[in-house]
Amino acid sequence: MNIGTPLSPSALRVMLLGAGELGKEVIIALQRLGVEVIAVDRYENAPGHQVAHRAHVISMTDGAALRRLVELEKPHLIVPEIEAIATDMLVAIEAAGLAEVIPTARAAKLTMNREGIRRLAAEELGLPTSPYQFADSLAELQAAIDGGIGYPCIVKPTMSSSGKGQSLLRGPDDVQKAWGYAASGGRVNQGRVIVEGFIDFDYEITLLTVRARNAAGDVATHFCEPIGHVQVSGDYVESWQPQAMTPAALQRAQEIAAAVTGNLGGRGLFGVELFVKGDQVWFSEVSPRPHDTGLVTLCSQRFSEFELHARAILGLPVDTALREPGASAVIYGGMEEKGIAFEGLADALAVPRSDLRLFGKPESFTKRRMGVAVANGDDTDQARQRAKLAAGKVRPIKR
Ligand SMILES: Nc1ncnc2c1ncn2[C@@H]1O[C@H](COP(=O)(O)OP(=O)(O)OP(=O)(O)O)[C@@H](O)[C@H]1O
Ligand SMILES: NCC(=O)N[C@@H]1O[C@H](COP(=O)([O-])[O-])[C@@H](O)[C@H]1O
Ligand SMILES: [Mg+2]
Repeated sequence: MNIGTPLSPSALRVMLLGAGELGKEVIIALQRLGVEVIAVDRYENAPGHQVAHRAHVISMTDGAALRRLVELEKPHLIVPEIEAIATDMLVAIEAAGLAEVIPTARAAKLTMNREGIRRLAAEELGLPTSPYQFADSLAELQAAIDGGIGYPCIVKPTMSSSGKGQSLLRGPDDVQKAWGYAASGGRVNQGRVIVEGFIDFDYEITLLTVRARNAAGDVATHFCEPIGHVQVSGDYVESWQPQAMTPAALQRAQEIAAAVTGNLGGRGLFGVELFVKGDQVWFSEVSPRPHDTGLVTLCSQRFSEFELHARAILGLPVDTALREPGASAVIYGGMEEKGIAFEGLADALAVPRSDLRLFGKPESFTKRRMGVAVANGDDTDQARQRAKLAAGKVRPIKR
């Protein structure tokens, strides 16, 4: 793939659909390689809008609006950054040869909906997952739980991410509330939920997996070191790399990741989410794009997950080597307010081997991720302590 000069007829144009904190870093990586970048999101002044060549605000679930924008901007590559996109239109755009969708339009479509990816992984590929059922009503949900899923279990909207609309159910008293929360919490309200049996794992990982062209021009699969993380209410609050694993568990994790990403195909970086207990590994879900827990790679790898995604989609070689142990800790907004400010940055950055990203989101919500602290250490314990310490020193305030 030739990279020309941005803003000239020779430009290689890439359109990001979604321009949050993850897209912002991908855009910066692409621009460093001389790519012309168009950032699209559902609201004005999204993080990625602020660093792209051009910015657009559209409803990305509106297929007609999406097609109009693609016809206007004529991107060579379309890079989905969130799940909630009119993915049937991406399939049509790819089929019409208007642009190449990363990693493939089919991957974006299957992973937009938990049902698509779960049925592919469990029923087609035969990979181990939690027991699960889908339900379209409170009565169906109750029947699925009584019919075998049991308690504890987890209910999630089929279309949601970052834990939105997700609940842990400990007994029959929790079912009605979980149904109501799922119906209101999905990013695209579809009224369908998945109920999953609870997996009592020892730890969970994200296995960043890259499909990139090798010297012979074929696509090969590369794995990063596993990333361990802690989730609260389905949203990540802390991650670290490398997560120690037994050789058998690591091998199983890589086999599962290779099977899923190999089926989804295309080029790019994927975040494969896995649960681990002893040597046993379960597939949970996969992002066909950089993963929030992978923010740690900004400090732990030679090339971050964002740089790896940029290289892979451009058809360039990748290097997934770990540089040194690292960790990340999330900074939440803590309030409902527009145009907030941050205090304590000097204290945060005085923590040894630490760094910060403040995403620049125009509006804060109590549980909206507004920034992240990363830090290195002699080991992941020290890195985690430093990242948490630095994140805790950053105080969002009303301006
Ligand atoms: N079946 C399960 N058993 C045990 N824990 C689970 C199960 N499903 C989800 N979890 C916990 O909830 C977290 C979030 O679940 P999941 O990844 O499905 O949600 P999500 O909304 O897609 O989140 P994200 O977009 O951040 O990946 C998991 O990382 C895990 O900690
Ligand atoms: N788990 C998926 C994830 O972390 N996605 C990241 O969050 C942004 C949306 O944030 P917002 O909800 O604060 O607008 C997305 O654009 C992406 O960068
Ligand atoms: Mg997840």
